[in-house]
Amino acid sequence: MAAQLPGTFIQRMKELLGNEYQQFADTYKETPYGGIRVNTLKITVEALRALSPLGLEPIPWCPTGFYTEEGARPGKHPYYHAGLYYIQEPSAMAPVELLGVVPGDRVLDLCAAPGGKSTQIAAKLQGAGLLISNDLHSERTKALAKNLELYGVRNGIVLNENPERIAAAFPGFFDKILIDAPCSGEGMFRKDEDMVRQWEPETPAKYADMQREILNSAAMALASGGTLVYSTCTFSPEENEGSIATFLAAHPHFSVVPVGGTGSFAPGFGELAGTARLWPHKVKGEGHFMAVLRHDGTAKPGAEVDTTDDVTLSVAARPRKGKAESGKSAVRRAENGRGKGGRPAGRDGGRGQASAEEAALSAYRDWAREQLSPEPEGHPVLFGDHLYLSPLPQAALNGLKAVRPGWYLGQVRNGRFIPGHPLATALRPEESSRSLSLSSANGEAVSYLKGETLAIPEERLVVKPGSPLKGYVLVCIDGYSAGWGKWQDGMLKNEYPAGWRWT
Ligand SMILES: C[S@@+](CC[C@H](N)C(=O)[O-])C[C@H]1O[C@@H](n2cnc3c(N)ncnc32)[C@H](O)[C@@H]1O
Repeated sequence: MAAQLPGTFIQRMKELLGNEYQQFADTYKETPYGGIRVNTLKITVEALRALSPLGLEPIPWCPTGFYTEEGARPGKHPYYHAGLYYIQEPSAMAPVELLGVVPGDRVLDLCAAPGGKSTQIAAKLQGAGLLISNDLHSERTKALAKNLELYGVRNGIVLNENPERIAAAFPGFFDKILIDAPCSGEGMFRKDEDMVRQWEPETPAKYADMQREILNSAAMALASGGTLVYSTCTFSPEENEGSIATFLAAHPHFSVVPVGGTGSFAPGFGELAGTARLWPHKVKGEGHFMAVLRHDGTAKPGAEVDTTDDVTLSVAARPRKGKAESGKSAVRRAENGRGKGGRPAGRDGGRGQASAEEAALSAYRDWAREQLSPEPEGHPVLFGDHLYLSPLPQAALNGLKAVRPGWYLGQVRNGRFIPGHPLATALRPEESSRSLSLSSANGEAVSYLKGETLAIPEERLVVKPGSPLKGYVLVCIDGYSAGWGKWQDGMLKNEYPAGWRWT
């Protein structure tokens, strides 16, 4: 490590660690560990291990996580572009394992960008339930949205909000909440020297104030009996045990579920020994802190959030009378959101707008009827001419700023539906009328990822009985979806988006 550790930091760590300090200090001479986490939304751990050219050693605290060998470049493999794994620092895989997410849960990831832990939560949900991923900084939500799209998440919503506003819109709503808090980042000094340069003696106190506010909002949004995991990547007790002690004093219905002192997790300091620490001189990973907090199940104040809506989009059935009506009302509600491209109703009181939007939904349904089976289900949300399928009725978002109100399906232009890239990445080949598998071994997958047109004889297409050969093809890499192509007369026109290409 080239950057000099700050003197005050060294002094504080000596006081904290006593005779363990030298062992801790020696870790700064070592190379940080790298890891990948298998995206079980798309592939099983066993299947990835069988396919992967990377030497993979299991990470003890995460059953889907593996250390990568020094010098490995997991981002430079077609499987990365097919969303088969997420590249993640090994210790950063621990907090979600402690959250205990099961399919069907309503989960809030309050400080989510760029999405490492959100993609891990989504894999645990397996498409059932709801994931709201939020980050306060709008620039950072772009990477968050892109990662959720790359990993094929269907039931996610991305917000760019202040946690207080989310708590006000969703009081007592979530079964599980993760706060991967903004922090002084001391645990990342070995990996990210910028963190060293930004650190000042006052930095921990500044973050501690922020963390306490975020914890208070999370307490409001959590359901009675729910679980909250708080994590940081710093060593400072002020931001760790200190933030938790302040929280517990103000929230008597919460207690710590003890995890410190089990397996790889060292105990937290003082009375909060049940919280957990990962120390770089004790495990193969960077420094982390985690606290699992559970609400005792007593009644909590909080208004009901209406998550019921008669409007769900089913693409297989032709829209019945009445079904189309409710589609219109969903669209009107969507207009109350503050999403990109939302247009106000015109002088006709919104009737023209509503019928334009009904036409857009109908264009999607026509396309989907030919292209997709089984039908994806959810609440349709139209922002301008962009169509999403949301796990929540749009009204439930209560005007919160949605970067992605759901799974992006595509755009309707001049009455024609154009499928979006995130629709493809979340599909399995058997859900598409036409699919094609390219090999990662012979260069054709990379040619596709570079945006090249490919010569593909018709025998290579997998076409469902009754579907024409010509049209959109779900392009897969060794059987795992990566994007769209359009096939005609032996040529595959490349639809892989420019901003995602292999460089
Ligand atoms: C440690 S990072 C999160 C990393 C992320 N959980 C992951 O696994 O990829 C903390 C995040 O908190 C965000 N943040 C900072 N202040 C916040 C606040 N008051 N509310 C919500 N997010 C905040 C930052 O923009 C940053 O992206």
